[in-house]
Amino acid sequence: MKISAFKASNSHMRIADVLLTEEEEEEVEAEGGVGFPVMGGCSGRRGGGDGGCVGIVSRILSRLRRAKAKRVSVENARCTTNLPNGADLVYTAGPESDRSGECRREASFNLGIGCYLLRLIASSQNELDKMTELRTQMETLLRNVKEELKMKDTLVNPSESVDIHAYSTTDIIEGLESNDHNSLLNRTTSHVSSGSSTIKVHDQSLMCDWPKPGGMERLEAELEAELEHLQLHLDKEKLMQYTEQEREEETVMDTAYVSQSSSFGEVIDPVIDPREACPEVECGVPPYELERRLHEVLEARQQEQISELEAALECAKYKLHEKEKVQNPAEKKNISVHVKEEFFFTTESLDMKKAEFTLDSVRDSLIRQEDTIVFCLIERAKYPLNSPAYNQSYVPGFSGSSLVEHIVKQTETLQATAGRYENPEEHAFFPDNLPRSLVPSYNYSQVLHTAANSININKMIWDKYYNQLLPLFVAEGDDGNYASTASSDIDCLQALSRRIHYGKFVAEVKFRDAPHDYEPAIRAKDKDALMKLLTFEKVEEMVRRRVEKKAMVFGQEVNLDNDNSKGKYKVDPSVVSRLYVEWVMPLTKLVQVEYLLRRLD
Ligand SMILES: O=C(O)C(=O)C[C@]1(C(=O)O)C=C[C@@H](O)C=C1
Repeated sequence: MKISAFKASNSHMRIADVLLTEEEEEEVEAEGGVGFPVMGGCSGRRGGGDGGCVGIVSRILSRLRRAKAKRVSVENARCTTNLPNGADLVYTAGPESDRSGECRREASFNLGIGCYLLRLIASSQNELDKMTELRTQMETLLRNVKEELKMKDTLVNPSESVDIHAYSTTDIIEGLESNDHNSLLNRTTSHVSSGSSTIKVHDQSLMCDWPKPGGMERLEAELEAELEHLQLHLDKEKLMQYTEQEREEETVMDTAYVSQSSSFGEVIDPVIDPREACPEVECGVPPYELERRLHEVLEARQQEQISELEAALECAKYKLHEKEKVQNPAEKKNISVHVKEEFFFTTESLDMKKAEFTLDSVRDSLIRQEDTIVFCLIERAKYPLNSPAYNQSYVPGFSGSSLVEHIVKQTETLQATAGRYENPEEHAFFPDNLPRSLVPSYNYSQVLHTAANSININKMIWDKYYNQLLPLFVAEGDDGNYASTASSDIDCLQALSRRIHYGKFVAEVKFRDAPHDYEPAIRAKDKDALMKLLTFEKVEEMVRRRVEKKAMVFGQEVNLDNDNSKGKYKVDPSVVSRLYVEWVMPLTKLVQVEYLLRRLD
């Protein structure tokens, strides 16, 4: 065994410099030197360590001296040396030079063993010093953390968080101060839970006996983890505090919003400085970011409110519409905007279709209705007058009604159940006691003023039709086709009624085009002024000429032989022209005046 094996590379203290005599030193040097690494233990700062280390070295070296003395006195004797491990080394006496060499080797061996032990002791002392130093650092660190936590907890929630953190950190420090390490570990692994402010160290490996191999490193690691948890909790509380702050600010903003704003597009620009909001806490989110997020929240909330109000408005509209239908079941006979027969205005598309609700489009509809009227007259002209159909005593079973009246009433009753009078264009001749529609209702547009429902001049139309118009275009006579005659009469009456009551839509268009022109006359209830405003004589003249021509074209006899049909018409065109000039257009204008008189109600 070579002593040189114990040589340290650097920072070592040579025991020979301290205790060996020159001679002994030379002996040791001759064997290659002796030394051991100094771990800081023997030369440590603590006095106790120095004394113990030096004492051990002295004891070892005294053994070396005793061995040397022995060597001198019994040079040739056989000597036995007890090694520290109890093993006996036996040296056999031989030549002097051999014995001297053996004794040197023995001394060197003992010196080596002593150095080895010294190094172990120094290492142990060094570990102890490290632990002590680490404990001091931990104490300082935890005290700082405790103070910081106390300060933050006071800011955040005095009733909950402070207790939790104070308990935890106090326990840790108390554990450190009392050197009760197991207690410390137990406490640090079972923190108090309270509400949402709960800290838990999940590593149960901390529940170990103290000390263990590598215990200091593990404890250090675990305490670091613990500190991280504490820091995390601190950050979380900061966040919670901030969120609460934000909520409070939002509440303030909402209050301001409700009290100040009646228009939903308005966005209030809050000037909030987060540093002012939480001056004691170092905010992790920059102020501009918080302000931006606050704006986003407010904007989203306002959008939601707008959507809700829009939905509520739609719902209210629908309910209003339904109520109107229930309140006026018998008067639900207003005209729909059947401007062109191809389309109807609906509630949903009214705004979109407004552009089509013009005087031209309404006049187009009137022109198209001329065709229906002319054809109806031609059909009715097939039959003679058939006066028994209009005699109220002709059928006793009809309770005083003529056959025509009876058929018209029965027809309207039947058609009412089919929803005919749900259409505002249709007006019944006997509207009283009509049954309700049995078909699913159609959502007709409500372009007319509600007062339009009260205008129905069918009685006048009936009288003029039977008493003035009919004798003008049908032949005298009786062919017995009373039912067919009555049916043709219904067609004529309904076509004329529709055309005349369409004056409501004509008036509405005219009013919308020039409300300032009509309003004074309406307020003055000046019928003559209104009639003057809505009359277009040139247009009337065109209408007259057109319906006359239509009567000629539609009512002519069509033969393969062109000449035969000349001058022969199924309905006299002049009668049709007269019908329009004397009744249809005047009654249409009458409806317009009646409607305009109610337009501002
Ligand atoms: O076209 C119009 O302006 C209408 O009012 C319709 C009508 C008609 O019944 O045909 C009525 C009055 C006008 O003087 C011209 C025509």
